[in-house]
Amino acid sequence: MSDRNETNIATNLIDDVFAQLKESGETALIPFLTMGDPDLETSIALVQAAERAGAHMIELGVPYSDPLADGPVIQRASERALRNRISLMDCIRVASKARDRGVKLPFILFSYFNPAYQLGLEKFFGLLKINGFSGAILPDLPLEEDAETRALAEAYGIHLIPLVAPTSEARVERIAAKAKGFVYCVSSLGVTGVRSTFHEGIDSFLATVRRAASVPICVGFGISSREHAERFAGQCDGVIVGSAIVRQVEEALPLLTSSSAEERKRGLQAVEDFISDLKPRKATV
Ligand SMILES: O=P(O)(O)OC[C@@H](O)[C@@H](O)c1c[nH]c2ccccc12
Repeated sequence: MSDRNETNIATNLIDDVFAQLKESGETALIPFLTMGDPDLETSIALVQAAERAGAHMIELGVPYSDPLADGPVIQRASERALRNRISLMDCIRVASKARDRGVKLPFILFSYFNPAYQLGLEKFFGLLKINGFSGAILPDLPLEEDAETRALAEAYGIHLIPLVAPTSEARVERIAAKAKGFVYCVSSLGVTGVRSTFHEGIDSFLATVRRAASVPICVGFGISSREHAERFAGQCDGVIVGSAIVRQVEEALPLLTSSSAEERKRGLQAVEDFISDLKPRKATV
């Protein structure tokens, strides 16, 4: 693959956006969407809607048959997408198609490890680079594959974003110290899904990650409202919202799949308005 970024002098859009947000004192809003739910064309339109809503980056989720870390909302979205036979390549191409439509957001590919491993990790990161991605999240990346995978990602200018959870205190320093892009702090134990409360030790956990990391830290899992986003804004550099947005897509499906262009537009607007209402008003510290 000729796109290996040997010199690595090119900046990474994720770093650029966090630098801008530090200047403006804003917290990053990072939506997650399941690609191909309900179809690829709608996914591209939803990426455009997320940018209009004020998202700062976006996680493009690859639907997977065995989404062990996902709650029912994202599981259903994956099932809908897989019924359309959405492939990893289809998801990767959403980024380049969205770029062709003028979307400027940094793209982060979210995939379980197996699809990337089956494709071949070097080919995977090379394709991410060619298609305009800045980062990748592989939540179940086996530790023994971690070093090689991280080296490959960086060779193609892709930040492989690590996850840390409140249970991984001992590993937090080691993971955070070598992190690129940002550290994904999981707010609660268990699977993805809207929550009303977060892990009781979340505040001290975030303080630990903040001390150990030399890159921004972002919080995900369970965030579903502006109040949630603002609760974390003072302790982190960004919030990730998945299930709450994917649920809005699910509720808008009758409109998003309508034969009427006007109804499809209303469906996209409903999701855009929901994302816009998530934006925290408070600044980061
Ligand atoms: O859905 P939530 O609770 O808002 O959490 C974000 C999450 O959707 C997204 O980052 C994600 C989707 N699937 C995952 C699996 C593991 C870790 C993270 C994820």
